[in-house]
Amino acid sequence: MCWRHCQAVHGIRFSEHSVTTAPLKALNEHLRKPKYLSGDVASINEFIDKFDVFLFDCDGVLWSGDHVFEGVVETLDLLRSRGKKTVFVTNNSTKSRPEYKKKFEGLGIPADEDEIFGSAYSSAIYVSRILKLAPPKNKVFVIGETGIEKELTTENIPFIGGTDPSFRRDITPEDFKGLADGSLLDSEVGCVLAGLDWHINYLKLSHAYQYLRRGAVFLATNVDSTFPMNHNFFPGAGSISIPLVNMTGQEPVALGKPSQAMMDAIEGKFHLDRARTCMVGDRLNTDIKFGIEGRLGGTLAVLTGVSKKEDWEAADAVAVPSFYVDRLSDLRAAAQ
Ligand SMILES: O=C(O)[C@H](O)[C@H](O)COP(=O)(O)O
Ligand SMILES: [Mg+2]
Repeated sequence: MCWRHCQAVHGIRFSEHSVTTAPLKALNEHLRKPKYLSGDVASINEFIDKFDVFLFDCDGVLWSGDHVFEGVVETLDLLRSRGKKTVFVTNNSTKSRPEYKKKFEGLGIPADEDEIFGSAYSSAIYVSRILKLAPPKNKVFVIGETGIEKELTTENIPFIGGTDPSFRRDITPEDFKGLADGSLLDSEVGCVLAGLDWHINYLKLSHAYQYLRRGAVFLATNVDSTFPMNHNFFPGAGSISIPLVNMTGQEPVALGKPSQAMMDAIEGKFHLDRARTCMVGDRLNTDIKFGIEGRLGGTLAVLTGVSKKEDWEAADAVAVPSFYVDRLSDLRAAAQ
């Protein structure tokens, strides 16, 4: 099965041949001076009119943990009332789409499950439709939470590890022995998929490492170094999987933003016109880079999360947004 089949049959397009070849620096060049929109009603209206689809990052844009930023719901209402399509594109793999739907509901943010596209989902469809693990090595060893497990189950992909409580303990001499001679390993594991894991420990890393040493494919839902939560920062998914990179010298294939495989899948699912699409995010090396490399019509940075203005003003900025606001709800000024 190839990605053309995925596009034709499932409306989902995956491609190794990511869209952009032009070096990001060249793509950034003409964007050195992002347009500041906060308080500028005319520019905000012009900005909104420029796009039909808004891809919204979640952590750091809509909320910080379970705290919804002021005015987010009204801003989404405003955009939807102007016929704009909203899609929620998160690298946070701890929840599946139905679990995210519940979170949105719980926080009073109207959203359809169909509008949610997370890195756990992106990873599961990559494993099932591109990687296509064949028996006897068709199992995934998961480092992560229920989000990954549920999306793998949706794609009928068997897995071990993850939230299995038998991994939530200290390693023992028997573990060292069983992992070293392989007697404790599951011979059907053909892939290690790592995401944000609140219960990471030495035992889990040791299992994952032994599978990678035996040739398992190394995937990551995302490699964000930090996780914005409660207006502070904590270890991100990338900081969970980095010990495996350190031990193997191998970088995982990351399937969340800025991966263009994810962009292609989103384009295929929502049939969006890239030139009329804007990526809204708080992080330069995931959200903004994702939008720029995806050759979207624009990118909007919000200053309520990870990246600061100084980050894109730096000469070696990884990505420069085309627009920015202090907070997402500044777009509401358009309604005045
Ligand atoms: O560590 C992580 O996984 C990320 O910090 C987090 O998930 C980012 O989520 P996003 O901002 O893409 O919604
Ligand atoms: Mg974010």
